[in-house]
Amino acid sequence: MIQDEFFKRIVTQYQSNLPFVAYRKPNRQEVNAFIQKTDDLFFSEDYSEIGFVFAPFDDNEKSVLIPLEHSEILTADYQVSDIAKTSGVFKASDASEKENHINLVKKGIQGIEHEKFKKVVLSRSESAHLKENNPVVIFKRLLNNYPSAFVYCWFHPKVGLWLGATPETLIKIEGAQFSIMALAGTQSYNGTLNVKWQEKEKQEQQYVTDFITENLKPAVERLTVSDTETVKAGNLVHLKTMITARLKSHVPLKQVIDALHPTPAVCGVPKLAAKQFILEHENYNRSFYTGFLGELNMEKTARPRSGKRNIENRAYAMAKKSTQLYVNLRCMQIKDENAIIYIGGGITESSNPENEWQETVEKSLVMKNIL
Ligand SMILES: C=C(O[C@@H]1C=C(C(=O)O)C=C[C@H]1O)C(=O)O
Repeated sequence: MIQDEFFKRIVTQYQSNLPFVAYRKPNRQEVNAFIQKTDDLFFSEDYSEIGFVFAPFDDNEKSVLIPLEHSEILTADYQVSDIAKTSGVFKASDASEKENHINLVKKGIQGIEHEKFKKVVLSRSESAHLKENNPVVIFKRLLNNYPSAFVYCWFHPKVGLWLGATPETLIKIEGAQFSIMALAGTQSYNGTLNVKWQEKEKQEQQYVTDFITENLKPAVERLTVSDTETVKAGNLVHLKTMITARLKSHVPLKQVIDALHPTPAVCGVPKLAAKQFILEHENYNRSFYTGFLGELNMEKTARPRSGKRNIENRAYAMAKKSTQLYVNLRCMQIKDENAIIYIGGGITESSNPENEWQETVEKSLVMKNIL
């Protein structure tokens, strides 16, 4: 399909008030979309379904599904286009927003001092008036500006409209082989990846890696952990470690997702105490921010390796299921004429509240810069 037709179909779907998701995977040229045929609201029961899943932060709430069987799939090659930036009008964050966030961070640090948890990720939201409410234009700006992110625009008339450009993979599974990213620690990008990390950042990222490896152990074999490296995400850099393994046979995907989500990259350690603190103290509903989204159990058409003409091998290769889920960060919800931007950061015992505030200001620019 050509690009113009792809976007025309998205616009028609949105104007008809019908559900869709349009997205582009990191470093790919191809844009994809699920166009749901009715406005039914479907949920995933146990992550065994096939489709596109959109899950909230709170794992006690339901995950929305755009099922493959009720959708048309669109694909096009995306060429970067010239889209003027001008729509968003942001007021400078007022003193009370800053004070509230600093007080929240202080409470988090006290929680750590009282040994309720070792790390907690605390967040806030900020709202901006949009001069022009056109999700497809905003989506294109995200595509143009963040080629290495998972970029998406998700809409359901009974749920809402969300857009984002996330640097973080939750889990990628192909057949039995899977990989997970442990991402945390933040600095602004100053033209080089050769940066020095403080102990605080190394520690908060190590918590994520340790949590993932510990929690996965019962479900996997041949687990390997990569070296930790610095990666760029928009105007920021983070610390990243990749964990790869093979899923033991008969382990359902739900068991893996329940063990991981929400990870300490977006919640904390221990998970339950940190989550309870977040739900009690953040004072707003994260909704789908720090949840996850992506393709669920899609069939991957893998070509059999050359030289292998054996039919059985070919059938096996064709049947490979692929799941690619991303953490919903650097995102916003569009409601009426406003964009609500969601931002947060990891708090440890050595956090400085003023710096944590500044980190959320810098993270908010990933969305603000394209509005
Ligand atoms: C919570 C966010 O980001 C997460 C927290 C990070 C940190 O604390 O340094 C870094 C990357 C993400 O895992 C966010 O962007 O809102």
